[in-house]
Amino acid sequence: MPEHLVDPDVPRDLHAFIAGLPKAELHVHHVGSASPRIVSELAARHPDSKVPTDPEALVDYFQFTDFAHFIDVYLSVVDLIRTPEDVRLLTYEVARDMARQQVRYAELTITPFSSTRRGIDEGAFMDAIEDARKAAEAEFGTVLRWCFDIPGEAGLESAEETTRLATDDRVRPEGLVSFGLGGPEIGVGRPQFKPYFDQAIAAGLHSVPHAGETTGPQTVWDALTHLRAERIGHGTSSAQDPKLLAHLAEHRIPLEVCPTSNIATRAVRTLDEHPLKEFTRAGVLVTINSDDPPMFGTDLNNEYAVAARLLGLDERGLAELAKNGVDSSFLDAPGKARIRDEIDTYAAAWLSS
Ligand SMILES: O=C(O)c1cccc(C(=O)CC[C@H]2O[C@@H](n3cnc4c(=O)[nH]cnc43)[C@H](O)[C@@H]2O)c1
Ligand SMILES: [Zn+2]
Repeated sequence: MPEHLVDPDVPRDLHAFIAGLPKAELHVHHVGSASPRIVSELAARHPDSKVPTDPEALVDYFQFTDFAHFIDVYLSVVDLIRTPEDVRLLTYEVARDMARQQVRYAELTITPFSSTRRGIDEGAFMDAIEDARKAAEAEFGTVLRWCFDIPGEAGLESAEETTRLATDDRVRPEGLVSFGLGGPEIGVGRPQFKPYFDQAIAAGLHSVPHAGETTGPQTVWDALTHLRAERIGHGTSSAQDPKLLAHLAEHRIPLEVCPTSNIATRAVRTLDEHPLKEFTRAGVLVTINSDDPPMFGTDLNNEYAVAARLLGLDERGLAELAKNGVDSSFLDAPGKARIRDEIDTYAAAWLSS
């Protein structure tokens, strides 16, 4: 584990337990998962880009003044992905990084509109991600599934195009399971996307929009009411509305919590002010995720360590948290049972040693 990710307030032993714990990740972005090595390699290939080629300089480049700045930087990295081979390499390497962290299953959020509008052929794009998905499963044992998200700020044209790519049987990839909505929330109301979510849901996809990351609890209500959200991306501001927390708990709607992301984009001031504990106290089902790990200087293991500290969890608590991720996923029942068993076996062996 990188030394800068060893939280001194979490015992070394617990870090080691987390490192070996089988996990599912439900909220992680494709381009946002590119390792510094891949980003610098792509930046070197495209010298017209403002993205640094030196991995150490990337650490500074990935310091964000606010959410809008984060999206600017994010899109500068999107600009580096220009060919289907870039897409394949990125996807395959992301899966390798996941496998190293014992991620058994991940739903990776991909924004196909951003790639097709930059000139990548849609069929070649789908082939590239599918090829990487199959190779990753065969070689690393990590099962990948896709969430296609609408980049809301890019307008309804992006919603139209994402919906087509997600629902047209001639293009939609086999690994697609869900439909999302990402990017800035301010000025990008959720209700306008209802017709697109209706189509995606009718085509068998699950609804997983971002909501309440950078705006208040009303956005989460809108995602539930208009977009029929089955899970909420972030949902951070839900903590401001006790009725919403009660609703999420009663209807078992999981929150995809990404603590370090919220600090990096300055959506939350400090980790100690993060509402994760309020969610669990209210009985809300929480899952722990990394969002855009290298951009936020984190990884999934570190997010579990952060959660252990904020929630005061021991090994048993962490195993339960990992099972929340599995239970909240769109994996089939035998697949869920298999990873749950693996978690139980791992925790029992650890605790008896
Ligand atoms: O691709 C374009 O040309 C484009 C034009 C206008 C706006 C956009 C976007 O807003 C893209 C946003 C992009 O950000 C991704 N993302 C990654 N992490 C997060 C997050 O924590 N919260 C929200 N969005 C996030 C998202 O998947 C979109 O791809 C694009
Ligand atoms: Zn996200």
